[in-house]
Amino acid sequence: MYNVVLLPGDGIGPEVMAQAKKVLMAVSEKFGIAFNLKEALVGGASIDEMGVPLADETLELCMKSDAVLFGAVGGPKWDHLPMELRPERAILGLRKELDLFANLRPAFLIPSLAAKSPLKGEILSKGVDILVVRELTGGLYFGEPKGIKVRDDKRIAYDTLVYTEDQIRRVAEIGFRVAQNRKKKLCLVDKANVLESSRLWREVVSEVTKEFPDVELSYMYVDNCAMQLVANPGMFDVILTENTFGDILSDEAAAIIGSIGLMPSASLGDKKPYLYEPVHGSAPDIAGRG
Ligand SMILES: NC(=O)C1=CN([C@@H]2O[C@H](COP(=O)(O)OP(=O)(O)OC[C@H]3O[C@@H](n4cnc5c(N)ncnc54)[C@H](O)[C@@H]3O)[C@@H](O)[C@H]2O)C=CC1
Ligand SMILES: CC(C)CC(=O)C(=O)O
Ligand SMILES: [Mg+2]
Repeated sequence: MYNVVLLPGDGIGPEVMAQAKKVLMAVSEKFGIAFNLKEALVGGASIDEMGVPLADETLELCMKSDAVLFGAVGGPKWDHLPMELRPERAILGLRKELDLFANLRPAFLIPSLAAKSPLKGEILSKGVDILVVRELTGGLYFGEPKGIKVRDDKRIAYDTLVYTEDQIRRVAEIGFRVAQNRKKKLCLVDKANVLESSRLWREVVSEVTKEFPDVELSYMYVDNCAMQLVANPGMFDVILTENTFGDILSDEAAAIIGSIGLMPSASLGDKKPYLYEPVHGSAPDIAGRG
């Protein structure tokens, strides 16, 4: 018996969760795996009921579970709230508290859905089978200090992009390990021509690569990667990258395969529970339409 916590959240979160639940039940029946499902509020739904995006008891329930299935959080109703109280803090908090540092986002073009891709057939002819391995608990989304303050009567805003070598090494090892089970090609995507943090990524990844001699390592700047993804998506196998770049590039990869609704993700750490979530958000523009 596996304990699974379902966190539907906001917008289309509950709608995609209802379908995911049917899939879980089908898996349960077909493979004889028993799931004990518990549902809890998260994000805006939790703010409305309990005043916070991620209640302590919800986090505790997740920590005691075998896996967490997450829908999506956020929406215009809560956009006016200060950063620490916004619905998005729930997913950031879960990733941090559960130490889910590696987010695996597969973009696979299902041949029968190729017409849904905005790209021409000739660009898709080599197929699209990309795995974005996104670092998930470091970088700009978590770095301190961050804030907005007034200096000389003018507002200034700042975020901090910080990575330790250990943070880079642990996600890089996962990237290489998954590449070993695929086409054995790993591309580190960064901005090492400008950012110090990217220079450290290159240094650490070029150390880690020595433990995985069967995987071919290449480097690409993120601006070029954004272009190559639409010009030649078939060139990529595993893309390893930091948090913000991975967030952006995986939405782009989702468009290539026809819909962001087709792209799942697994958020992994050193120990369970892991968390499984779509790549998309709460899609307020289409919520309530099934
Ligand atoms: N993990 C999470 O909970 C995330 C939450 N968000 C939040 O979601 C809210 C909306 O953000 P957006 O930037 O609009 O991103 P979004 O990912 O919710 O939507 C972007 C576009 O993709 C479409 N889309 C999303 N899911 C779809 C699906 N399953 N099938 C077909 N089309 C789909 C939407 O209709 C929209 O046009 C914001 O409050 C944002 O902060 C955004 C990203 C991740
Ligand atoms: C809502 C954000 C915290 C993150 C995001 O866009 C994502 O993880 O894809
Ligand atoms: Mg995103």
